[in-house]
Amino acid sequence: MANNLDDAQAELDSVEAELEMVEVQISELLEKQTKLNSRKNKLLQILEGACSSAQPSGSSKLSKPSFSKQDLQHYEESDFSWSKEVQAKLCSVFQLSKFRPLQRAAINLSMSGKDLFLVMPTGRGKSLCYQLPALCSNGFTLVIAPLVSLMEDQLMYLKSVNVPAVTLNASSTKEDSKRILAGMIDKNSPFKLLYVTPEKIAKSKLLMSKLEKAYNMGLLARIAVDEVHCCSQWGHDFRPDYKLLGILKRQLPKVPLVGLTATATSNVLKDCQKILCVQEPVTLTAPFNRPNLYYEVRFKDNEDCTDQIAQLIRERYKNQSGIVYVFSQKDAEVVATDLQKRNILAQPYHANMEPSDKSQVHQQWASKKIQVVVATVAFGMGIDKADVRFVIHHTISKSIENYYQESGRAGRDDGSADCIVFFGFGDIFRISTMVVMENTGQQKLQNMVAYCQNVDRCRRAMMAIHFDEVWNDEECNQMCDVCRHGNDYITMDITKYARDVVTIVEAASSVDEKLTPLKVCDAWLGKGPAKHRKMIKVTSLSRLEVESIIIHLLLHGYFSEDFSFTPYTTHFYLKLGRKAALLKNSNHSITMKMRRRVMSHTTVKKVSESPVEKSSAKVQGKRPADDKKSVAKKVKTLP
Ligand SMILES: Nc1ncnc2c1ncn2[C@H]1C[C@H](O)[C@@H](COP(=O)(O)OP(=O)(O)OP(=O)(O)O)O1
Repeated sequence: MANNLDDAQAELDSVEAELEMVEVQISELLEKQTKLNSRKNKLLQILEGACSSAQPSGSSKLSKPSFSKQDLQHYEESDFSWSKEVQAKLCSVFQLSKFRPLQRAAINLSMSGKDLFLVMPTGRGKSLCYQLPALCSNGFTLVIAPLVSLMEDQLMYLKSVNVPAVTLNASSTKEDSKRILAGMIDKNSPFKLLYVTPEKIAKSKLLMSKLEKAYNMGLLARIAVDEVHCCSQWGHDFRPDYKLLGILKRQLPKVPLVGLTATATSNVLKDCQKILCVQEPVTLTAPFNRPNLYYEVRFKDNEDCTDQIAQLIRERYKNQSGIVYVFSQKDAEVVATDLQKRNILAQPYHANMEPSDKSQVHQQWASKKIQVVVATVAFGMGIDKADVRFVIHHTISKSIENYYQESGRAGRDDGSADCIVFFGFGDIFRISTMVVMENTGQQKLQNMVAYCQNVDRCRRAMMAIHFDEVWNDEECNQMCDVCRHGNDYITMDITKYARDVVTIVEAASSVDEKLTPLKVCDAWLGKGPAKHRKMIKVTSLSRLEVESIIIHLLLHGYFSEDFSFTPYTTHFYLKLGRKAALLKNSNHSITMKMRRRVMSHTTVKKVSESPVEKSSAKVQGKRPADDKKSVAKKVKTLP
């Protein structure tokens, strides 16, 4: 009887464990189903309203676009009543011979009084889409821009082409403010563009009342909201004052509004539409692809990659301008000094510098007195240097949106340029703790990490999926490392390794100890405190292999983040993720694709080989069995 009960209890435990696994799998599949359905709807929507060069949509009706391919063609024409003037001013004022894709349609839509969201890659010429209509309309155009420095750059440029433009911001003098406020309701319109910060709209009642007066007099031609994604908390640069801009459409309902951004997913745009109280905007999305940019990811094989960066700058980019993006102000100083020591003309740039120092660095770089700016994200909006030949990320960006925008500062002149990101294990967790309070910070960072960890998908395809675009890998034209070095990866069975490393975290947690990812690595590699070595199997994998496997397990839910907050800092520890329990099932297996360069002395079991691997294994005389042997031989078990 006792035996029967024991058996029943054992079976119950096992059934319960299996049920738990089934639940994890169901929730995974449901999550996947939601993602696939959303992608399917997006693809159907694109196919319905598709046209080759652009994807216009009436963003309020997702399933049936109210703005069709024919509508777009109509707005691409040049027989509107304003077309001659627009064309003449394009040449005479802006000194440009022809429009870039979607500029003409955007201008015609705006001149027709439509509300418009314009999503166009960084550096493709969004500003022209409101500056040219401003010149061809009565009255003035109100431009909301997030940074004073950005407005000043625009004003400097507009002054150089003799377009009267002014700005009202916190540092405007009383006299200037008075003159500008009077100018707004002057029928002779002394200026065609008025740049203000969103704070000014939120805080200055006087400005709002003058805007209403100008509106009633028919002198407010249109409103342009630059970097419109800043409205949305889901966007990558949320600014609280942008959230209050709905007042403009509420008080001035008939003024056409144009919202401009380089990067916004359809959800972010929907959010912006709601916040700005825009009823039925037309959304024009220029293809996100920048064919002249080469995208590459390199592994940091130790935490410092400055030597590699210096070598690239001295050799491949000799005498060419570029940007090196870093994580922090301190990194900007340190990396700039390190590059200087290697005879490279580099200067740091970050938010904590005096404005005059910042503008000096910018000027020196623009005039080629220095070759490289080593910058934090503070060096960004408003940077309009055409011949940037490289953008190197010393540390990964915190999201794909950020990466796209930062790397997009390369090659604005349409000449070829490189965008290289150095992918380091420790950096992931530094950034993770930085974005811990951001709404979707972890998810966005994971997307960026997945972009870097990816070895088999065209990098442009990954960006396209992220930005809800349809992409044909062949269009990459070998302008990313994956397409250029195709199939440079091996599919590995890492189940055994996953079990080993999960056991380390489990064992630590059973004695109430939390481990940082670095400590997990060290413990697994047999480094660090002796007590760790006692409770685990030390691996003979290389550090890069160990790091790649831990990242893979984190991205796929076998590990998850465990943050711990102190008054001064946030710590990142690894804990078991929702899928860790699956590893208890002997039938469960995990495979992972790894770059051959990471697998320098492969010890992990291969599941399949890419064509490149097959041929190179032959050349090197390697046999698959060698790997199995080495696995068996190299995994040590400590007493
Ligand atoms: N039709 C055109 N032909 C040639 N050059 C153009 C054209 N339109 C704009 N440009 C140039 C002017 C600028 O030097 C450069 C970038 O324009 P700009 O309006 O600053 O880009 P943007 O606003 O899309 O970039 P960002 O997202 O960085 O703000 O392109």
